[in-house]
Amino acid sequence: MSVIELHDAYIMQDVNTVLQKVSFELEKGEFAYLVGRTGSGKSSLLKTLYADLPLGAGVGTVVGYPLQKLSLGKVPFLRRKLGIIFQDFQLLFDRTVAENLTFVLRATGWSGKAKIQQRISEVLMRVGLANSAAKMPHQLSGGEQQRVVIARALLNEPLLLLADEPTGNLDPDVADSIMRLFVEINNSGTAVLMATHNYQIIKQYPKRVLKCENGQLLDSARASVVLPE
Ligand SMILES: Nc1ncnc2c1ncn2[C@@H]1O[C@H](COP(=O)(O)OP(=O)(O)OP(=O)(O)O)[C@@H](O)[C@H]1O
Repeated sequence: MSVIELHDAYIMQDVNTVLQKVSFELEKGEFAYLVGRTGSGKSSLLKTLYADLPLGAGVGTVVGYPLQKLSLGKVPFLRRKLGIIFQDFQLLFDRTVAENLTFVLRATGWSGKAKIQQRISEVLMRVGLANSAAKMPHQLSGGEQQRVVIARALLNEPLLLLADEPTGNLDPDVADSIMRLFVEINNSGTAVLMATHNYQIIKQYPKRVLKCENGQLLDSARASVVLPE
């Protein structure tokens, strides 16, 4: 089963085509990096996949939802099946870690205090922050905050994680531990598509690479993709 299926898709910013004729599939449980120079279209592609940008042309399905005929009302249902880790989806700094997570659970239909607390303990344990529920985000390091963002993305057991530069702004050691967390999550069956400029990480954890270049998407599963040193 594929969690992403694009066929001759056009990725648009307003009337401008950013990527044309994009065709690829990501299977359940697969991991792929998304690379390319600044402005090459990585974020635009990810935004199209979580229905923040409309599909220009072609066909696309994400976790079973057809993008080309997705009504606005269906968007929250698509997003509930996704974990989104984006630099502009930040934590709420005036609430504790647990309150940040509760906020998302309630917004996605959860009720019952005990159930909510249980789920929060589970995801925090998963990202190695079992003792941080009562902390405020500013009491955590950058790497720990990123772990909370990942915990938040895992709340609804997504089939697919979409991550935009999750190791940006982090020290190499911290970036490495975040990457190991992604690998662990991926090994337990969640597909991951991760946009990154961090070629060190790609070298260390080699996986399929999709590259935005000259308005097209190259795929290491079909042809060799050259990465800068
Ligand atoms: N909100 C927007 N409105 C109009 N054009 C945009 C918008 N965001 C991005 N673009 C344009 O779309 C193209 C692709 O940008 P995009 O952000 O997808 O690239 P990127 O590969 O993610 O870059 P970066 O690595 O810097 O994040 C660029 O030409 C950019 O100028």
